[in-house]
Amino acid sequence: MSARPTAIDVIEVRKKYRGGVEALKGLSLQVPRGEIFGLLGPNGAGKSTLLKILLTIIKPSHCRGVMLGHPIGDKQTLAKVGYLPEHVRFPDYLTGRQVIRYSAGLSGICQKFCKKREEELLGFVGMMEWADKKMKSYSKGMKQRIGLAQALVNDPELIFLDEPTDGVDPQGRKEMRGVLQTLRDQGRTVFVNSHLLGELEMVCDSVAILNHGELVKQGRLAELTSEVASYQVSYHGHLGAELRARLSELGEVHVSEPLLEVATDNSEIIQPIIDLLRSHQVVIDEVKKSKQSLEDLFLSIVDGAQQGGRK
Ligand SMILES: Nc1ncnc2c1ncn2[C@@H]1O[C@H](COP(=O)(O)OP(=O)(O)OP(=O)(O)O)[C@@H](O)[C@H]1O
Repeated sequence: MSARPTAIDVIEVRKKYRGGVEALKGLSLQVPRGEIFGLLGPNGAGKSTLLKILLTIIKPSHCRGVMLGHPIGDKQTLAKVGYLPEHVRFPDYLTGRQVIRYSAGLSGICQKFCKKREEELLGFVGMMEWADKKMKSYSKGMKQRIGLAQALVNDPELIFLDEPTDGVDPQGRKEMRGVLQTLRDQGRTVFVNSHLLGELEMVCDSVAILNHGELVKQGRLAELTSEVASYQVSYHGHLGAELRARLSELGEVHVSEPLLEVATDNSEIIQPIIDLLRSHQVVIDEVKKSKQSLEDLFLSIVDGAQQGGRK
């Protein structure tokens, strides 16, 4: 990962709030350029705190590193950054077009250029037909699309999206994924903060998992989820009580006929299990490796940390 050019390279970021809560405890992470990056973590892990530090909304207690080649905290960098906050609400009486225009004004885009940009963005997020209708008539998905359009108004290199598909229906989520992929294809870096793991799994190139203000895992999504979580053995035949007892001595075996699941990533453990089944005239139909999903990975990390904390 270090060989890839980075959009964000955060080193040892710490944040202690006034009440004494240590929201980030010396976290370091890298976001590759030109990719879709997902930040995950349970409630209170420190995701929003990190986002707010990168967007210069709050000050860190300690932080080194760069964002788009400039020191973190440098306000000038924000000219190349877009942001769609979580639960963003634009005034109901504005039209989608007016929201984009308002945002363009805040970004200092001149009126002549603004008109062209407005049209481009409305087309890009598929809201051209609805552009002159008021926000109050929009579905949640449409509001998010306008939210995304206003985040792109300054033609950003790096876009932060906080829970972009929360509350959006499946069709809207699919459309949003398509838009994010196009942004990546245009060479932009997309930083998504979300708790919808299935969504992130479909769209992210790399992810980082935070827990209690610390980075617990970071890497290419394909590599993190390529680890084998279990082996699934389809069979036909009868597994009596004695055979089941012997199987459980050989590994963590769960039987739900006609499938037997062995919780291991070690193929050596499977061999004696198959031998034992065959010696009892059980016919093996198929042995399949099952990879862990992003959700499996997330839960194993977060549950593991909680159990560790309880010891
Ligand atoms: N302004 C604040 N003052 C004091 N403590 C805060 C403040 N903001 C956040 N915290 C605390 O810092 C910790 C991290 O919060 P943060 O909002 O960054 O987590 P998060 O991962 O974004 O959670 P969520 O998914 O629920 O939004 C939590 O314990 C939270 O209570």
